[in-house]
Amino acid sequence: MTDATPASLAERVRDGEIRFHELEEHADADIAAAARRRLVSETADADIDVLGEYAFDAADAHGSNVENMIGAVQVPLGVAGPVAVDGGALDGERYLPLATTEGALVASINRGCSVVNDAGGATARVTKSGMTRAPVFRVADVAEAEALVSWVRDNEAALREAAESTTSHGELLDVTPYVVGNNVFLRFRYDTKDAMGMNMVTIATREACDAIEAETDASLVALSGNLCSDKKPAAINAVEGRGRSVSADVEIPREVVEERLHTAPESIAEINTRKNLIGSAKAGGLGFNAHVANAVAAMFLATGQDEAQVVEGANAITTAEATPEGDLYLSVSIASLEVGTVGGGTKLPTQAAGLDVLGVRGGGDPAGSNGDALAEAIAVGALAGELSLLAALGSRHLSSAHSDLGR
Ligand SMILES: CC(C)(COP(=O)([O-])OP(=O)([O-])OC[C@H]1O[C@@H](n2cnc3c(N)ncnc32)[C@H](O)[C@@H]1OP(=O)([O-])[O-])[C@@H](O)C(=O)NCCC(=O)NCCSC(=O)C[C@@](C)(O)CC(=O)[O-]
Ligand SMILES: NC(=O)C1=CN([C@@H]2O[C@H](COP(=O)(O)OP(=O)(O)OC[C@H]3O[C@@H](n4cnc5c(N)ncnc54)[C@H](OP(=O)(O)O)[C@@H]3O)[C@@H](O)[C@H]2O)C=CC1
Repeated sequence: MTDATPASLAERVRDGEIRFHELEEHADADIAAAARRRLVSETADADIDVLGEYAFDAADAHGSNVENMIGAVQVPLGVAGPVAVDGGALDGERYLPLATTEGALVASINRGCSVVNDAGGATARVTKSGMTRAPVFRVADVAEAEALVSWVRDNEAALREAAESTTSHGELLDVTPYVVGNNVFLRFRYDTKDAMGMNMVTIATREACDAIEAETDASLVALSGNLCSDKKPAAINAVEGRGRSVSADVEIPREVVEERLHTAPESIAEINTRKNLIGSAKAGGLGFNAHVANAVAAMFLATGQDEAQVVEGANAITTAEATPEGDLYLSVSIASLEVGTVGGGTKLPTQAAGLDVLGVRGGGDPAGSNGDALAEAIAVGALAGELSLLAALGSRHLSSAHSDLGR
């Protein structure tokens, strides 16, 4: 682009000649990042050169994944498995990629996968799908609120046409109104196929809002009214779902539980009831599970998902029962798992490689099948993690595992 060097660019920023966040207009993205590293390093009075060791072209990330880039953070990547999955979209044996810094986590999920295999594999299904955006409108009073709700019910086809004019993949599934005095929230829900879909549905909903403002007396206050609900703990996602609702289960013979996990089905079932159900209820929690967030976060990082959405991904219920035959039935149901195999961070090379480990990179055939397969893989990882941790609590191995592997 130019013959600018990190040193010369940094100098021009110091002189007030160019702005810190506009360096890419004066040099290629890697040089710009190096110039920023110099400036940050001076202010911090620290050697941060290690942040410049990254495996992608800065130009691929700048503008669509990050601003003010100075480098990259590396997170160790492990794998658990391969684990056998009988899914609606994912079938066969897969290694699960897990990016984490928590020692013992991969070992635990790996143990869970190995025991799931001994039991013949896990079953997984996506049972509901739909990404939401819920704008908030101001109306005069509750009479006008009711009029808006009626208008929306009568004009869903027009809203669909407006919204879908912005995307070739997204489909508007429904619009659910919620009235609070002179506030009307409209929760738009879309099939976003293989995309996680937040950009897609935000753009599409904006178009629908324009149609509503043109045809009614309502005024748009905010395109996101928090009833969506994105990146915040919220019961609506736990109840209604958001992104994919996905479940996985396994039935494990008693002797496998005893030999491989050093505990008994009844013990795991009791711990699940007293800890995951009663303990979480008493705590006022939304997550009735032990550590589903661990598998979700590690697989989100490994596959280029939006890490802030681990909040919703932790809306999961684990159930465990000793069957009449004395075996263990275990399930995990994640209500709101927001995942994609196209868009967002999925295109960065190391994250795309994470998707390749699972065989779900890019658009699926049919569209949406790769997104479903990724959700099923994460649900099976969560199931394996729940199994291993509940067993470690049953055999009283949690603290020794973490002193051996985690410090
Ligand atoms: C650590 C284990 C697995 C040992 O478990 P073990 O049964 O003593 O280990 P083992 O040596 O007999 O090996 C059994 C299997 O574990 C796996 N395994 C064993 N070691 C490794 C290793 N180094 N690397 C990879 N895989 C390993 C491997 O699959 C192996 O089978 P194999 O392949 O040998 O046939 C077990 O004690 C365990 O899983 N503990 C639970 C740890 C755990 O789940 N931690 C999760 C994080 S805790 C947290 O973040 C949340 C929390 C706890 O606060 C939430 C809450 O409130 O509940
Ligand atoms: N805007 C916001 O409010 C928020 C944004 N985000 C960010 O949004 C990003 C994710 O948004 P998202 O819309 O998923 O990604 P992108 O904005 O990257 O868009 C993905 C696009 O890929 C196209 N596409 C190609 N093949 C497929 C396929 N098989 N299935 C579905 N779409 C396909 C679609 O284009 P087309 O629509 O033309 O068909 C789709 O809109 C992340 O970076 C996330 O961090 C997160 C939270 C909020």
